Amino acid sequence: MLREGIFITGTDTGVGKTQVTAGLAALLQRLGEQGAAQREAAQGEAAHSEAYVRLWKPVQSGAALGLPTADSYRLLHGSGLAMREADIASHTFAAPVAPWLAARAAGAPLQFRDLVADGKRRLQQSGCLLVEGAGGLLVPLAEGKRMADLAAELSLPLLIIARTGLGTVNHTLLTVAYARQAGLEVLGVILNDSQSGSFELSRLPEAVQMAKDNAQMIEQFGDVPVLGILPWMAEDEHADAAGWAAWREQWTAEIESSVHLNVFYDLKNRRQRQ
Ligand SMILES: Nc1ncnc2c1ncn2[C@@H]1O[C@H](COP(=O)(O)OP(=O)(O)OP(=O)(O)O)[C@@H](O)[C@H]1O
Ligand SMILES: C[C@H](N)[C@H](N)CCCCCC(=O)O
Ligand SMILES: [Mg+2]
Repeated sequence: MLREGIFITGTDTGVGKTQVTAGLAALLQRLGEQGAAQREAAQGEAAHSEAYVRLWKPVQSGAALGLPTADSYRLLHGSGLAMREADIASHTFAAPVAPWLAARAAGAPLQFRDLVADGKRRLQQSGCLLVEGAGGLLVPLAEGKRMADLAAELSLPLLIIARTGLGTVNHTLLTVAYARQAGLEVLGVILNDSQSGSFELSRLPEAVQMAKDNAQMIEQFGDVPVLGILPWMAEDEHADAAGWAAWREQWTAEIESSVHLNVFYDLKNRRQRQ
């Protein structure tokens, strides 16, 4: 049984929360469908489609719905989920700055209670809600509230997306330390190469070794699991539906082969693993 929800944060903005979340959503949905099809075949029943995963981007800034560069657009097309883009993002602001500032610039300051109510309503629906924050854990969100406060209020465990290269150990351990001090559960870290610029550079021996060394230090000095290391695999913002489907095929195969997915399942339930 997939967890009820997971809050995806990062060590910074631009580390790959959207790209990794979209790929995870696509993969977890597919695994859910495959599991259901196998169970229904065994029981001689026709397979029925179900939303095993849903996406929520509470606030996106530096974006507009429908723009291929918007997180909501990339989450929708990168995941292939049967959702509407407008249902993925609750608040969209043009200014490419922290949500608190972008919302004020738009004359529409964010109301924390409304964000919490929105999240609780979404968590009532079936499936695992993957919530993408904006930037890192301490990004200003609403008056006196930061992204971490929303995760805490919704009692969601964290998945941390971090860079693979030099500097990521400190950034990741700072994020883990703050999360735990704030009483948040950290499920693990995914190191994601959002910087190499090409698959070849991403797979150079020195880059691969650096990522592995950083993963080892994060695990050893942070007492936190690194669930996987993902290489450079660029999206194409001009892709059509077929292009997105092809990218999704490659990216979910990479995630399935590189990332431990056990933390996404709530084994306490011991219910049928979807
Ligand atoms: N593994 C990767 N391979 C290639 N490009 C990547 C990878 N991960 C991220 N990118 C690219 O890096 C840029 C930043 O990634 P992304 O938008 O997912 O970051 P983010 O953490 O969601 O940022 P924000 O804080 O704005 O939400 C995007 O252009 C994205 O396509
Ligand atoms: C505009 C960007 N893409 C994100 N949506 C917002 C990032 C806010 C970062 C704030 C900060 O940590 O300085
Ligand atoms: Mg994003």
